[in-house]
Amino acid sequence: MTDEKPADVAARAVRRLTSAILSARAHGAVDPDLAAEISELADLLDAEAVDAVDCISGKVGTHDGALERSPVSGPKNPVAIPLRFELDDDGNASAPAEFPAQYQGPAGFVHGGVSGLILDVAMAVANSGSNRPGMTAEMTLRYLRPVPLHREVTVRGRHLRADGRKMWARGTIEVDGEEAVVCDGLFISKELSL
Ligand SMILES: CCCCC/C=C\C/C=C\C/C=C\C/C=C\CCCC(=O)SCCNC(=O)CCNC(=O)[C@H](O)C(C)(C)COP(=O)(O)OP(=O)(O)OC[C@H]1O[C@@H](n2cnc3c(N)ncnc32)[C@H](O)[C@@H]1OP(=O)(O)O
Repeated sequence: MTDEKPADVAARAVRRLTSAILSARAHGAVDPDLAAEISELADLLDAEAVDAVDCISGKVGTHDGALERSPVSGPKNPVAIPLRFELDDDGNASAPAEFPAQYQGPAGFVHGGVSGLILDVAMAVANSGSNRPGMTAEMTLRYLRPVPLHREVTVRGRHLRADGRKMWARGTIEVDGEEAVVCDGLFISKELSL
C-alpha cells in the first residue's frame, strides 16, 4: 500500500511518459493510436484544470508549498525529477539524483541550464534550512566536467553566510565524489507579493 496522492501518481506517470516518448521518438516509433489516446487524456485533464498560478501551491506569493510544487523537488510537478533533499544538523542540503533523457544537453549529458536550476533549489533549500529563505539575485556557475544522464550523482547546497537581507550559498553537483558543477549564489530576503 502507498499513501501517494492521485496527483503525485499522475505526475510520476507523466514523467515516465515524457521519458518514454523521447526514447520512442528517437527510434521513430510513437504509435498513432497511443498518441491519440495520450492527447485525449490531456484534453480531459485540461478541461478540469483551474486557471490559477496557485493551483498546486496554496497561496500565491508565499513560500508555502515551495518544495511540493518545485520543478526540481516537487512530487506534484511532472517536470521535476523529483529530488528528495535531506538536511543535516548544520542545515546543509543533499540529494541523490539520476537524470533521465528529458534533461539532456550534450548527447549523454545533463543540460547546463538544468544543472543551474537544480543548484538554485539546492541552495534555496539550504538557506531555508538555516532559516534564511530568499529570492535568487545572482548565480555564478562553473562547469568543471559534464554530468552524465542515467547515473546517480549527488547534489549539495550549503548556506555560507548572511549579512542583513543578503545571503550567500554554494551548490555543487558531484560525480563519483568529484565536483562537476559548482554554483555560487546570492539571495535576498523579500516579502513576496503579486
Ligand atoms: C518563491 C521564492 C521561494 C524562496 C525559497 C524559500 C523557501 C522555500 C522553502 C524551501 C525551498 C524549496 C524549494 C525552492 C523554491 C524556490 C527556490 C527558487 C528561487 C527562485 O527561483 S527565486 C526567482 C528568481 N529570482 C527572482 O525572481 C528575483 C527577482 N529580483 C527581485 O525580486 C529583486 O531584484 C531582489 C529581491 C533580488 C532585490 O530587490 P529589492 O528591491 O528587494 O532589494 P534591493 O534592490 O534594495 O537590494 C538589496 C541589496 O541587495 C543587493 N542586490 C540586489 N540584487 C543584486 C544582484 N543581482 N547582485 C548583487 N547585489 C544585488 C543590492 O545592491 C542591495 O545591497 P545594499 O543593501 O548593500 O545596497
